[in-house]
Amino acid sequence: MQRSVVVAGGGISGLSACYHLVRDGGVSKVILLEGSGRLGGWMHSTRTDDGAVFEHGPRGMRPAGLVGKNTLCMISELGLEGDLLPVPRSHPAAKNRYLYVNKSLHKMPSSLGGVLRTIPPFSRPLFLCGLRDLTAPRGTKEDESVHDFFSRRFGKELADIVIDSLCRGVFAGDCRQLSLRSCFPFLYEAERNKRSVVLGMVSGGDKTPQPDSPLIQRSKKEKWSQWSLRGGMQTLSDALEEYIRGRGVEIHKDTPVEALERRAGNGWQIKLPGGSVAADHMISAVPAAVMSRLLTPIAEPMASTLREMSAANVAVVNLEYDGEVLPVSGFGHLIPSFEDSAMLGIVYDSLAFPEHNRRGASSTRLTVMLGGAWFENSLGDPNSVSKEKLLSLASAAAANQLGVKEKPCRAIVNLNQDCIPQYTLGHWKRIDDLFSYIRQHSLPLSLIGASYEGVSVNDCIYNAKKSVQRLVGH
Ligand SMILES: Cc1cc2nc3c(=O)[nH]c(=O)nc-3n(C[C@H](O)[C@H](O)[C@H](O)COP(=O)(O)OP(=O)(O)OC[C@H]3O[C@@H](n4cnc5c(N)ncnc54)[C@H](O)[C@@H]3O)c2cc1C
Ligand SMILES: C=Cc1c2[nH]c(c1C)Cc1[nH]c(c(CCC(=O)O)c1C)Cc1[nH]c(c(C)c1CCC(=O)O)Cc1[nH]c(c(C)c1C=C)C2
Repeated sequence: MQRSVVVAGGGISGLSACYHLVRDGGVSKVILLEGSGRLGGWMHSTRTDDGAVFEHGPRGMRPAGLVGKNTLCMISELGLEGDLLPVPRSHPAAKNRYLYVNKSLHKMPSSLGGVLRTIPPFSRPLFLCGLRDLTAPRGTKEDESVHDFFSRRFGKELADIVIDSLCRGVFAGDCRQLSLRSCFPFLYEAERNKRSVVLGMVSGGDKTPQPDSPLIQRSKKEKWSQWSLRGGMQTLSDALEEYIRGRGVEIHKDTPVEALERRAGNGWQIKLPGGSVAADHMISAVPAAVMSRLLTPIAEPMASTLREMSAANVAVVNLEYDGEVLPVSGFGHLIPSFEDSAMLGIVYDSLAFPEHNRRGASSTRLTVMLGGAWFENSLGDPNSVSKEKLLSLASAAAANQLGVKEKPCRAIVNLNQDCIPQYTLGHWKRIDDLFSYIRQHSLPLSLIGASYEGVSVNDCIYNAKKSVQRLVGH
């Protein structure tokens, strides 16, 4: 049995690790060390006095697949079912996603008819891209960029427009730099095992045993495409905080881990501002860049691998307007990098989650996201760009791209520095090297968090659970 475990970092990954440590048993003491004054990390919702909710980080969760179902089990266990806000697949916010190309909005096809015809901004029917995939030879490289993979299998136009935008809308990243093998492992496997992505999809996805529960059954029956929570996604991190506090986890906020030392025998002496704490095992849920500093010089090969792992800055501008001002109905739109590299996309929050609108008079909430992998080149040094400039760019994007010319009645600007890890080419090898080093040197250390094996909240929760299970020997 592990006696004491320190979890460093109180984002959704660290909170989920604490949750499993106390729920599944096997340890005698759990200490959570969080560098900032609040738990939740990028999971951050502002709740205003008039009842509106603004998300500065994640805003929607997918219920499907192993990781999605796993989160739904956690929701039930935390007693949050009554707070769920599901969006069914038939809802416009699930069906309609747009691309802003050549200065106008184009709805992405969501039916067979849409892929059989030539629809702008494409120069030919999209089903032809699927035919190309069926006949293209299997790739032979250990890894390749997401753009190269899609150009090879589906054609350059699809890669330049759709895949470029998709990678901006999930990783805030450049598909020419991102690794196919790490960002879309199921596509990498589909090509390897079935020779074609289309055949891989048709022959069925994940064969791993899936969890089941009444809530999972409900999500299937009601055909949910995504969900959020009353009070925003932060309701989940708030509930986890309450749960772990109630079960004896020692929570220290404003307590950044400053340095690590190996203890004689085994375990760690963890240096904190004004003191230190001892632990038999440490679960690191801090970003890779932070961990690289902590492992210098005690595990230099790991530190140097971690230094190669980068993350993108994203400016998140929440805008609220009086009345219903949107010309279209849907989830939002993405902007490919060739159209405007600084502007990633706009989420139409009030359409997916009207429950998060203010009480009383009608309103529209939008979130404009800027920067990502293009931040420095298009917006400059993140430490000196002004909030006024970001607000003015975001308002101009809403005006020019959506025709929303009114002045927003409320705006919140956040510059999320290094918020989305970039799984660039060779990421899989870096992960392999890190985990091998830990094994070979029997380090009492687990690495979890968005930096490694999936950036979605569902991935973070699932990987934290797996890591705890490995630690306590379940
Ligand atoms: C704008 C944006 C939109 C997103 N949208 C979605 C979405 O719609 N759906 C989805 O599934 N995912 C989304 N994501 C991704 C997802 O929110 C994140 O990947 C996830 O929240 C990361 O959680 P984490 O706990 O691994 O890391 P973090 O949230 O980064 O937590 C790490 C914690 O470590 C703390 N820390 C740092 N240094 C130290 C130290 N030295 N000592 C102690 N603590 C330290 C930090 O303060 C932080 O609290 C989005 C992310 C962003 C930024
Ligand atoms: C414009 C920038 C961004 C938008 N959302 C994110 C960024 C960087 C971050 C993000 N969005 C999603 C995830 C989780 C991925 C997962 O595996 O679940 C993250 C980290 C969800 C998501 N958003 C879009 C897609 C295609 C996905 C994948 C899951 C799904 O299909 O639902 C598209 C999208 N994101 C943004 C907009 C404006 C947009 C499309 C219209 C904002």
